[in-house]
Amino acid sequence: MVLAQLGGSISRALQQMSNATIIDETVLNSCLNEIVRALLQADVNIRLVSEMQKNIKKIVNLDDLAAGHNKRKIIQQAVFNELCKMLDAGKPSFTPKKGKTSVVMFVGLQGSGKTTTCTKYAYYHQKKGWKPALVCADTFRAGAFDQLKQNATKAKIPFYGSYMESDPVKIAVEGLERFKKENCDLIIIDTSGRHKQEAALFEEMRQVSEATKPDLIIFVMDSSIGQAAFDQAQAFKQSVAVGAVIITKMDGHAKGGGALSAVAATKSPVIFIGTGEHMDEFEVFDVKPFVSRLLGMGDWSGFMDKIHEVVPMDQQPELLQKLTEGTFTLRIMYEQFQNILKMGPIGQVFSMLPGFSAELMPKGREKESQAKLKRYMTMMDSMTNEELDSSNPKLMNESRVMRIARGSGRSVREVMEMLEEYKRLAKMWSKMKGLKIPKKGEMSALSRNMNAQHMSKILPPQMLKQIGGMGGLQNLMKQMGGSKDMMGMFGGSAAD
Ligand SMILES: Nc1nc2c(ncn2[C@@H]2O[C@H](COP(=O)(O)OP(=O)(O)OP(=O)(O)O)[C@@H](O)[C@H]2O)c(=O)[nH]1
Repeated sequence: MVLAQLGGSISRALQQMSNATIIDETVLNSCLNEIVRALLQADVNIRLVSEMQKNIKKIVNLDDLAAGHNKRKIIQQAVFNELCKMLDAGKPSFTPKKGKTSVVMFVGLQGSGKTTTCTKYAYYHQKKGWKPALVCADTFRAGAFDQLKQNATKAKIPFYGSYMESDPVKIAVEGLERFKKENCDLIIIDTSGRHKQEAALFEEMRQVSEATKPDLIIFVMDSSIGQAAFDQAQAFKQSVAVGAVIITKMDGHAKGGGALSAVAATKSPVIFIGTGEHMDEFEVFDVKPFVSRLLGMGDWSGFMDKIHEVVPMDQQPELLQKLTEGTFTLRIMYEQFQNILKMGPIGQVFSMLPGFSAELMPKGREKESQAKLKRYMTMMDSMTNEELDSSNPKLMNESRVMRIARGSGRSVREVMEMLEEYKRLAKMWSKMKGLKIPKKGEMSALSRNMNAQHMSKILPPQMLKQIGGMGGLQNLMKQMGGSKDMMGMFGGSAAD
């Protein structure tokens, strides 16, 4: 996504400014102009950008900069705070409660991804133990019901709709009554879209909303909408009580900044973003970790949460213990690959590490990396238990390598390559020996235990170079380590 480049451009502007020997008004202005240009290029609303520029100038004190304080950090923090402010609606949206019936209505223009998002939203909650249900009140687009039905069937979510009935209000009310009787706790109503904002669309939305009295109305917006986003979002908000926003297609080439400006227009928070066409390409949106990732500052809690999310609870202590003991077997590597593949796009996971904006892991390369992991796993499928559980590299003699190559339909060279990768990872983990990996909710422990030495050993050399070598890494770690937790750093005093 183009939004990722925004972080890169801002970081470059900050770097240029920090390189200047004397920071005066001219240097500061030129840095801010660069940042403004980057934000406008990402399609962030013009009014918001100029407001942000004014605010940063008010906050950043030239005397502080001249006194030799960490200039980069002061301005970075001001930019961070302002971006967060822009994306923060000030109050959380209504949050449905499991076990208690909630009605959520989806609105948006045609093609925004509304129908797909309704199912993603239902599926997300279903995985967490909810009983969701989908109602198709889109009678405007032929095929809308079929699409919802298909998606819902795939995800095993109950649905309601009609090929014959043309009154969306009637369908919405019928669906609602039925699923209330069936004790569904999250009833999701998909409404019609139109190609553009039209009086008929808004009238229909109002009627469905009046008849079903939803607890929450979610406005779905395509991230490629650009500068028009602000006005579009405002028009929807004026017609119905929009309470939250979901931005779709954040995986594409869209600039994204425009859609993010919708928060200011609707005064409602973005709660999820869509990152692909598949059901699980859907992420909870949190302002601070998002901005942090955008600016390449990393998101430790997100990273660790991902680990806690994908590694089954009962396997976590055992796996983490094995990893930190330094006994890294091929079986552990296999399990790790499985976890990485479950984590979703590798770039997404990497972007949660400090210093890695999504820009560093281009989309094309992610697919390549995933295919490689799958290839390695096929080869490991042809290994015996003894081979998988051994940490003795000498065990893998020529005849064993040839047998594995034959069994997996791969070349000897490829098996050797996989074993090399294993050795590299085993070496890396042996250096991590003794690292205390925190339990869920103990992120600060990781910051304390993980030092730059540890980090530098697990990073691919090329990436370490991109962060600015050991020095750059130490700076990043210092920023993290000196604070109560990762996010505390941004809330604290700028001059510390
Ligand atoms: N890449 C990508 N594609 C998406 C995402 N969300 C939806 N889409 C695609 O966008 C297209 C339009 O999505 P729909 O769900 O049909 O759109 P809609 O807003 O419901 O359209 P109407 O029902 O006509 O109002 C489909 O091809 C979806 O697969 C996303 O997050 N990423």
